[in-house]
Amino acid sequence: MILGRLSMGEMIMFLIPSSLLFYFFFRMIKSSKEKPLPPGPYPWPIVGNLFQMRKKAHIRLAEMAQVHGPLISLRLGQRIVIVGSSSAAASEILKTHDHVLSGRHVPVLLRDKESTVHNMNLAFTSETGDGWRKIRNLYTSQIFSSKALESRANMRLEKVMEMVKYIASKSGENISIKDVMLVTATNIMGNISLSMDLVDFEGNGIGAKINDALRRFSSLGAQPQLADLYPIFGRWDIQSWKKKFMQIVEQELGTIWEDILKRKKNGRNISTDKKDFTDILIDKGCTHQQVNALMQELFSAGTESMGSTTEWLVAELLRNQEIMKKVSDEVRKKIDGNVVKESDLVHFPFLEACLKETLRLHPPGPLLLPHRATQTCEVMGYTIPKDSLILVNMWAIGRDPSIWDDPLSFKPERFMGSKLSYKGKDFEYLPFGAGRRMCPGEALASKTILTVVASLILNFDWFLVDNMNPEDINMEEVLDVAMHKKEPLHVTLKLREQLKLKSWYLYLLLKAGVGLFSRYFNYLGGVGILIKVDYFFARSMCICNGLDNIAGKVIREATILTAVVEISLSLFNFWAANERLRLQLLGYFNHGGGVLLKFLGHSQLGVGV
Ligand code: HEM
Repeated sequence: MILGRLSMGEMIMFLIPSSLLFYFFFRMIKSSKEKPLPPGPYPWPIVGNLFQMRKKAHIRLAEMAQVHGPLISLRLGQRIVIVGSSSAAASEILKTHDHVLSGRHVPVLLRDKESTVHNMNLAFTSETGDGWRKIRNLYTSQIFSSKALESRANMRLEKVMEMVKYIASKSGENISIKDVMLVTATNIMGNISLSMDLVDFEGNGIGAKINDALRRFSSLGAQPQLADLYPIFGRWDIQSWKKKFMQIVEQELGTIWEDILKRKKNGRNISTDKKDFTDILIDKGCTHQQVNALMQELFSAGTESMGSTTEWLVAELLRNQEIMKKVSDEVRKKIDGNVVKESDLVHFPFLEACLKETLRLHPPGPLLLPHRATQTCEVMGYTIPKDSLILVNMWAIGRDPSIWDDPLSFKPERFMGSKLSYKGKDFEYLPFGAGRRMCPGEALASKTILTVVASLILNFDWFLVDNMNPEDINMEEVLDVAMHKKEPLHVTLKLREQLKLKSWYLYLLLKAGVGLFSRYFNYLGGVGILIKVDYFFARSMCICNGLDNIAGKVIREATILTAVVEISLSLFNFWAANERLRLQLLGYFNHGGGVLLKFLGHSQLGVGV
């Protein structure tokens, strides 16, 4: 009634304040129900907590967690960042709420209208939807499943033995462990995806260019971008980094992949050769752009992580001589010869414990890769707003004194007999992450690193350069895209004397045996055995000098053949005790090398020791 008597102006004057009142009233009720953001340091206007951060973000965030608790929130510019720093927080993020927190924060550098990386590979696909699942399944079936890994075990062994051969040729000289490992990892990835080696140990080959471009690509990607902190600047490339970045992605790397693919296409018969990963991608109708994006991902995710983990592991073993001795005993007692196969790794539980301990102290991804909340959700009683950036501080969890006894010491024994694995099931130990976004390369990486380190232990004695004291190894770390050693580790690997001597002793022993045998029975059988011994000797020398396995194999086959010839000759000799027949037989059996053998047969030279 009263409203009916009011004029239009009076009605507006009444409605505006009352609707505002209602609005604030309902907001108050709603916000009293809504949980707060996780606690954290006070954010300053505009900049938020930017000035409280430093270069080693994992260390600074661990310090903040000490003050504010295991789940904290920060504001970096306009962006909300949530950090979990305990195993309980990791389990909430990567297991309980994995379905909404497994989005990816895609840095502006990678976002482009014409997608070249973003949403074309696994790591930088923003949501774990169908497109992401398809790529993940393709990766698993073609590269990372047990069957796919098994089918390429020989190729990996060949690459590891090429590394052993190269280091043997540099026996006694200084080498950088990481550089050597990067070559091996690059060629392993090259053979998986393109059926070819891409670089040699002297740094020649297209792989060197790829690694250089990836290094620049990663170091640009690791710089804080204004537009990531203030989305309002997203339209402009104020720092001109995006232009530089796209130049590396499209012009440098893009051209390299295109060239390799063209060369590969011209150089092989796809219908008969075994298909590699790029063949499968092309068969599946992937565009060249997508092939490029996946190649970039495989090489950048696979090479640096394996290189730096191997370097940390070697550095820890050199610093801890007692542990080194235990690992050496484990490996050297078990393996006869110079080759470690992946199937031998089950016999090296202590070496595996050393790798686990290395990844606990020096995880290449100390904060995993940044996740993104695809919806607002509630974690541990706090609100996580949509599009917040989510980090899990693996580095802090790996050093948490409530989980690990004496957490800063390198003690691989803690993993012996423990069920802790890096398979993403134990939230106190997650060097490869967990849940949907867990690293798919875990098995490939662990097998390769363990085979490499076991082979280096088996074939070489390790020394620090310039008689450096092991305690003086600089273990300082740097975090850009991955965490790596600040100072490269240079070591001197000397071919093991024992291996050299062992083959000499065996050679002499066998020759002595042959001498005796031939005196008592007949000289011709002795000649045959002598050849066998010489083959054995040649093979041992191959081993000692790190010559590839194939050379060893050929020599082994030849040895077996000679043994057959030699036994036949001996049998004939018992029967044909006359000199003329013997010489005739010599002619039959040793057609090619007949002259030499006749000479040996007549003169009886070389039969005794
Ligand atoms: C020691 C070696 C390695 C370590 C410690 C490692 C660790 C990690 C970590 C922590 C993540 C992020 C997980 C997350 O965001 O929750 C990741 C993701 C990934 N890694 Fe690895 N990685 C290693 C080797 C490899 C290798 C050899 C490959 C491939 C050849 C690979 C391919 C990937 C890919 C494609 C992703 C993205 C997965 C996704 O977003 O769905 N990694 N890795």
